[in-house]
Amino acid sequence: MEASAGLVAGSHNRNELVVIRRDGEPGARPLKQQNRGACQICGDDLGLGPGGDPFVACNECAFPVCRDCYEYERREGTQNCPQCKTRYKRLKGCARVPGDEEEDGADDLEDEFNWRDRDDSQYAAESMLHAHMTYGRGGDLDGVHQPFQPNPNVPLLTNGQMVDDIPPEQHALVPSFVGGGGKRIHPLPYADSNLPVQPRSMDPSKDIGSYGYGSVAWKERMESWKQKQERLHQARNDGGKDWNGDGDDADLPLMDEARQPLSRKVPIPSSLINPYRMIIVIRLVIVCLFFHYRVMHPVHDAFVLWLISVICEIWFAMSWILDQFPKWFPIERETYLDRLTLRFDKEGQPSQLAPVDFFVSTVDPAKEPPLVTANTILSILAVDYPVDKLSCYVSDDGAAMLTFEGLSETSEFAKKWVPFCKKYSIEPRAPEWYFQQKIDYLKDKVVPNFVRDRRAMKREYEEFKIRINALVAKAQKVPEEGWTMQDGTPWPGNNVRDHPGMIQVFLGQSGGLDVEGNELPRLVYVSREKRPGYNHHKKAGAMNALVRVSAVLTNAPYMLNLDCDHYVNNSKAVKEAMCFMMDPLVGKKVCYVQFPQRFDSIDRHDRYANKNVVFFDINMKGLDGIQGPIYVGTGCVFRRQALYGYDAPKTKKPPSRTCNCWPKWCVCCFCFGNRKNKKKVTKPKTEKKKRLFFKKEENQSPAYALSEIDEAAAGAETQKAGIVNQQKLEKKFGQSAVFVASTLLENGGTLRCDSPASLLKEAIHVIGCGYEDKTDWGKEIGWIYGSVTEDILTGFKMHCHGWRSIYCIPKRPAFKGSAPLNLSDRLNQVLRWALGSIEIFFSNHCPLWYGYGGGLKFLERFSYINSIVYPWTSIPLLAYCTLPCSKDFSR
Ligand SMILES: O=c1ccn([C@@H]2O[C@H](COP(=O)(O)OP(=O)(O)O[C@H]3O[C@H](CO)[C@@H](O)[C@H](O)[C@H]3O)[C@@H](O)[C@H]2O)c(=O)[nH]1
Ligand SMILES: [Mn+2]
Ligand SMILES: [Zn+2]
Ligand SMILES: [Zn+2]
Repeated sequence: MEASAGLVAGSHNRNELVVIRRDGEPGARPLKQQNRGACQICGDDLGLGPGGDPFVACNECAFPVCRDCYEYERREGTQNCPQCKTRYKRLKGCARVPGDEEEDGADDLEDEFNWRDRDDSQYAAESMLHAHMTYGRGGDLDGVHQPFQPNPNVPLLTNGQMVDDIPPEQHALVPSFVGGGGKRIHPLPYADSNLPVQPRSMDPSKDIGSYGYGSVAWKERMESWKQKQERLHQARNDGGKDWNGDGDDADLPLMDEARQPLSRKVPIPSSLINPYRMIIVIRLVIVCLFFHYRVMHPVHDAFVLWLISVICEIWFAMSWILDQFPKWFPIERETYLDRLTLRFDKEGQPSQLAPVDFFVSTVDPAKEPPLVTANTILSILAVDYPVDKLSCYVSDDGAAMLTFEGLSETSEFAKKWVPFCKKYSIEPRAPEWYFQQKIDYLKDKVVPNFVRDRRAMKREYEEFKIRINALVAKAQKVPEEGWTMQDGTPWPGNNVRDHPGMIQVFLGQSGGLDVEGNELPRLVYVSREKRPGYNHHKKAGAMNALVRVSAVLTNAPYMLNLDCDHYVNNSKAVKEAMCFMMDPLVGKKVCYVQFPQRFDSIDRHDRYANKNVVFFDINMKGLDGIQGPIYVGTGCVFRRQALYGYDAPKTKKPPSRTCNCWPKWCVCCFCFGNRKNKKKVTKPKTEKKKRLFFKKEENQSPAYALSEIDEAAAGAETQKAGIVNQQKLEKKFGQSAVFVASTLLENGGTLRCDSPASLLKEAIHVIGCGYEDKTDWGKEIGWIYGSVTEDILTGFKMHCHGWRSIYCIPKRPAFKGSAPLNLSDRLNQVLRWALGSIEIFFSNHCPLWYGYGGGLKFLERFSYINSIVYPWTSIPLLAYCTLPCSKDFSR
């Protein structure tokens, strides 16, 4: 059989594989010498088969694959021939894989060991790795034959050294060194710049060109853009026309591609949406007719029952209306990443993209497996964005040493993982999910060495998993005296409810480079202080702590918030968001860009309705046509200034019809004619009302506030005004001069006069329990407290301040998460959400009553009301369903 099989030579074009039979079929092209015997997957030599003939993996098409690749494919890959997709059969002398039939002869075993060029011990180690490929919590180490050896170069946390001037009760696990001598954890990475304020985007000293430009697609786009420019130039010269912009319309867009909008609204065709609108109207009419009938025909024999049923029906009708009307103007959006690149991220120039701080929240490593969190963090560190503009803050509300050590391991593994991701532009960049994909070698094998590197990386990842699983296994049993770090000091977080704040910076500028010598994003571990008697406000409290720490350390103007079980599935997600945030026209009023929540491993029928298709693909698009989607707690990019409780900047509208009438939109007044005269008329009363409600004067963003000071108080007065202003701000933001100063930098950046040690001290200060006392945190600023569904409240507050949000649905889902996959978890979640809504209903932030006269649009309010009152529907529903049939009573 083998002897008759053909040989295949791959031409240089990988789509053009020429099959040549050994029997010299006419028309067969002669083999190119250099290709003879080259494996089409890894490029290695094919080697010889058992009979001394070249090795043949596929008996059907004889696609040239070397023995290593073939075995790997059978063991861990698709198990099919990459070309003809026939399932590989077990060949003489090759290792067995599970699923092999037993029909082969007994001589196979013997062959196998003659054949292996790897030795047995290597094979044993390999199978040990495979024993640990399970995803999730560890503890499955029983099967390991070899005792687990921690990597000597990857020491576990061990030794939080204190910063000199921080009192021992405020542990800052700052620069630590490992007992083994390897430098591991590094002090805060700050450049020694003397400039007082230096937005990071302006720092030219960094080699920013090293990342993100390697991709073939990008180069091609750049190339085609250059060509277009050249053609344009040519056309201009040839035509000799005056190019003032109103010349040739067809070529005009090419000229300033970079100045075009970064995104576009794609209206849903009216032919598609109008039928739905029609149905809404028809139903509305029917509902009205129905109520007319119901009210006109009371059942006197059972009046109470009739009344109850009518009340229930009215409730259902109301909630239907609340649900339908915000769907009236759905829109979709399109982004132009290439224009973003042309405008802000040109090759050979320092990138102008804005810095972004990532926030990840974790609580309990027992419920949120450290491997899942590690995957999330790896996907963040590998995001396609200039590294010096990224930082990742991880909040650990459980103060778990396991989380800390997991993070330490993750930062070490990231040094290998991140360069691999960027080199080959793989997706997704969460290794667990990446390696679950089977690759198609004919399609994906773009770069030489890719296959080999991928395989090596897979092995590295499996070793990383073993290390994480070992940590998890070790953490199962808490020692009596609590956890101890390697230097013998007790872990500060041993008492979860009473421990000091902890911060540790990994990676970053001075935190060690990746294996290719490039910088990595900063990774910061934060566990805020916990004391009995202080309400920690769950996730909202954790996020606010991160807002402050990040303001002190990096102060990026944008932040991206993810739950620990939501990884970045599309490495360009941040850039997608920047297409809105950094747009000079659209961006200024955008408080956040929300991405839809998507989930992995949901069964085909979506048994527990995790996907929420109607919500994420219909309601949210509808809201985007009004004032923007609701914030759903994860997968959202925020503008920092919007979280500080400021009003949205006012757009200067062209002077419109103003009159003294009230309300302002009064149509019957006759001020059309003398519009010009009325222009200078004082502001209408509504304006005054708004001011009363929102205290507008105090709510302007710092840029306005500062300019006001400048104008009001020149010279010596400035200082006084400054002090007063500072006091006001400290009352609002809390007693941290560094933090307050950071809020005034609208475009981010930090005041670099402070040393890293003093900055860390400040960072520890702002995550203290008492910091938020008597401030606006959680009331007006940051994530809003008062509900377990803090996300609804937080978004609602921003919309009330007149901001708009954006719904962004990239083709490749931006983030993916894990949803509760069993009934009890899911019911628990739904119950928690319902209770959260009830909490908001009874709070002073209830959308039924709150925020009139502010910036909240009418239909947007409808939607918020709907999301708050829906749990009440259960009561009329229960009543309606248990009402006896009217037939029995009307007699
Ligand atoms: O004290 C706490 C409690 C929770 N979390 C974090 O909050 C996130 C969400 O908690 P989870 O228990 O997973 O709630 P879910 O119902 O799955 O989350 C959805 O609903 C929440 C409330 O509406 C939103 O905050 C989430 O973003 C959204 O994914 C997780 O990352 C947790 O680590 C904390 O940081 N501290
Ligand atoms: Mn969750
Ligand atoms: Zn090969
Ligand atoms: Zn084949």
